[in-house]
Amino acid sequence: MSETPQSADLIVFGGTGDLSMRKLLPALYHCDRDGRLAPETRIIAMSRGGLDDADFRGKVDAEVRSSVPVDDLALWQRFLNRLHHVTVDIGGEDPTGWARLTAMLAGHEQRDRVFYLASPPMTFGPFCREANRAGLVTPASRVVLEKPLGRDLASAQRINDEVGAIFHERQIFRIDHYLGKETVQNLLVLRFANAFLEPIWNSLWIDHVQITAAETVGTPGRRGYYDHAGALRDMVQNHLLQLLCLVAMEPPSRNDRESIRDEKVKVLESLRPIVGGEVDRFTVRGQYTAGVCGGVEVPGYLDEPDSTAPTEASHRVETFAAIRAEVKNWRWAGVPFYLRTGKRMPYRSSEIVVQFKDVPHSIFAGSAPNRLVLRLQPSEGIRLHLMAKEPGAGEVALKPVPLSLSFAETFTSRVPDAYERLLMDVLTGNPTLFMRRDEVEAAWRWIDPILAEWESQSMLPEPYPAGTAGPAGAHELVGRSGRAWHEEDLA
Ligand SMILES: NC(=O)C1=CN([C@@H]2O[C@H](COP(=O)(O)OP(=O)(O)OC[C@H]3O[C@@H](n4cnc5c(N)ncnc54)[C@H](OP(=O)(O)O)[C@@H]3O)[C@@H](O)[C@H]2O)C=CC1
Ligand SMILES: O=C1O[C@H](COP(=O)(O)O)[C@@H](O)[C@H](O)[C@H]1O
Repeated sequence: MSETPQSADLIVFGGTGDLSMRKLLPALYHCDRDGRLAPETRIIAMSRGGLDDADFRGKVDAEVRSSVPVDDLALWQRFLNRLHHVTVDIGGEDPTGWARLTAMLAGHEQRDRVFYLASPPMTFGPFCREANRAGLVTPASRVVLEKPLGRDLASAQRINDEVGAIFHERQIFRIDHYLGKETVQNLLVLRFANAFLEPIWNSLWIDHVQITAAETVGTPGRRGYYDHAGALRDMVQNHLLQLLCLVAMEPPSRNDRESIRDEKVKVLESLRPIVGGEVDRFTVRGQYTAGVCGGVEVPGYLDEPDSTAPTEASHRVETFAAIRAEVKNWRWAGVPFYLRTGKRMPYRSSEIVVQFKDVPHSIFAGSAPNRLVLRLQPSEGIRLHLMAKEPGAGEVALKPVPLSLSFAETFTSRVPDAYERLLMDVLTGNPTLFMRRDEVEAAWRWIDPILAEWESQSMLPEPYPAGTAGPAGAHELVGRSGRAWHEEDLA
């Protein structure tokens, strides 16, 4: 493992898709602008799109340039010059794309070679087989697998087997970009580098935990992917469960990848299964209808512009999911973990709220329990809501006041995007923030019965107007125990 990447060929399969355009290419540009890509490094996009290098550079210039700071045109041009495009149809008959890629890579076997699979999961196995058949997989090459890995446990195991037949586990980087977010890593520091939290980080002191990933975006142009994914596979199985693991895990004995992964797996295995009739009690699914989001009128999920018309699957897919989860172990017995994610919510905000229990006996009127809020986005930070006395004479009046740490204000260095950090980790061969096979499979094992129950029901997801905080059922899920979602922390 080296710290500064050497020259590399980064082959992005699905290099023209939404993920590449919105996240990977902007992140790579930032890395390049900061001088973190070696001069010879090439970024080779693959898709069925029939583009040549000039077309692809033009597409990136048109679609990515406005989303990144281009203060020096020479640097932007240097970045564009690194880009190439190869047309390949996985499973297709035409071998010319593979032949072109083989020719491009010939003579560059000494470079780091990374295959980044930013494509639907069912293409992962066939891609690895075809790349291997073309003789492109070297012992030093790495493969990055985007989430969600599969559609359920069985398909995840199959994909892991197929990829594992070509690549050794140490060459496989299963990405979950939430693990590259600054606050997520800070959560580990907060928990395990500060003495005061650990004694109260348990069911004696904590009432419940809320984990929310709310987005204002909808799914225009993503029907092909989203109809077959839905919020549970797209966000809960990976991002939200990873956050839950980091909140709930036991202190690892060392800060190394295996110790942390071992503890995360134990949490996933302690999740109380939600099966059969319990699914309706502990989960809620919704789909957005037309509404107003960020002051703009937007269509419902079924009317989003797309190259394909809605199908039966479009009517059934959830764009919102909420779950009341429980970690069945000594530390967390009886503490609900509420998970929630949705598209077209009123705000773009991802947060973990740890709500403590109220004081055992209050001598003041108006006291409220403390809350620790870990904000992942839009701006990253940590807030602790404490009770304080309002200044003034007379009767003591209580007021909740936030003790806030904003990373942007406290630390002057730019906070890198999650993908920047993770791409650099792949290029330097550091797997710490990536998922192990058993982690991914343990997450599916818990998700599968929920999916199975939802899929067996004739009932459609509960509608919610775009721009609102999800369907009524989501509020009932929390409200049944006399609690409420902390919208005030998110807005
Ligand atoms: N979008 C996002 O914000 C995020 C997405 N992801 C994951 O990334 C993956 C891709 O998502 P997204 O970018 O949104 O999807 P898109 O549908 O926008 O892009 C898919 C890409 O894969 C290519 N592709 C698909 N099938 C084939 C094939 N048979 N042969 C060659 N190329 C193919 C497409 O190009 P073409 O159709 O021209 O061949 C396109 O470049 C998914 O697994 C998703 O879960 C993960 C995190 C965030
Ligand atoms: O993995 C995914 O994440 C994005 C949200 O990422 P964020 O960093 O902006 O919170 C989501 O839009 C997409 O549907 C999903 O595939």
